[in-house]
Amino acid sequence: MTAPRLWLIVPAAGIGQRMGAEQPKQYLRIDERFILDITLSRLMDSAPFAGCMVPLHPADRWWPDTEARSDSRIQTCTGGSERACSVLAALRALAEQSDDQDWVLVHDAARPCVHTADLANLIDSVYEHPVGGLLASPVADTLKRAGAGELPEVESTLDRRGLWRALTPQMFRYRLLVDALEAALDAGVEVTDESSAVEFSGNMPVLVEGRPDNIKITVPADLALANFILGQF
Ligand SMILES: Nc1ccn([C@@H]2O[C@H](COP(=O)(O)OP(=O)(O)OP(=O)(O)O)[C@@H](O)[C@H]2O)c(=O)n1
Ligand SMILES: C[C@](O)(CO)[C@H](O)COP(=O)(O)O
Repeated sequence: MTAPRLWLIVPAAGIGQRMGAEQPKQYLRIDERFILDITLSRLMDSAPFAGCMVPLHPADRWWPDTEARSDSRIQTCTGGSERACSVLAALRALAEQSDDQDWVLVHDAARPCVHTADLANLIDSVYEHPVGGLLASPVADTLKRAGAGELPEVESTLDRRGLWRALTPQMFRYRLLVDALEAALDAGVEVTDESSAVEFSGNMPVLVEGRPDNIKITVPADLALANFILGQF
């Protein structure tokens, strides 16, 4: 029996509404490189991936100008209206190339600061696990729940013990992830990460502690922070 292969999916079909830039945030530049290229190059050089699938927005016009387009290990497909739909589209695009027991790592294009050591630790920690897992960071701030009023006023303070922030990559076996995403989306469940779909299917993914500077570039202030973090590598 052949060893399970590793596949990478980097969802890049978002429009970056919260960033409010003229182009989708994965196509903003840091040190003159597309954020998408930074993310892909960091990951593809960090583990023996069998290949990578990048779901793109149907109206994406920047991909032809990326470095990644000339990497034969990287394929593209059309993403969907939500992140989970884009990930499922990428999984389906890999159907003929992958086996049910292959591992799939899903990593946001908008997270270029991921450390290769964290990626290696996730793979090592999860590889023999029956479900899979994700990089995550224990919550370090006190968390408040806002009330329903016009002003965001404090309704309650959450007990942060046992609370983690989900990061990416998130790593699951091909068939388990496809079935979990299809079931969750069919049930109308809000799926904001792969783990929530796997949890909906009744499984408990492993939390693997990752660096909190593996930030997701979401709003304008994140750009300067990502620039600084990448400068530390
Ligand atoms: N329909 C979508 C939505 C998001 N993503 C990708 O999922 C990652 C994380 O999503 P998010 O940070 O929410 O990106 P956007 O959806 O672009 O941001 P916004 O919600 O501000 O529009 C990003 O790399 C984004 O490109 C995707 O592939 N397909
Ligand atoms: C997948 C994720 O990055 C884990 O924290 C997050 O759920 C993505 O959320 P977004 O609203 O699609 O950015």
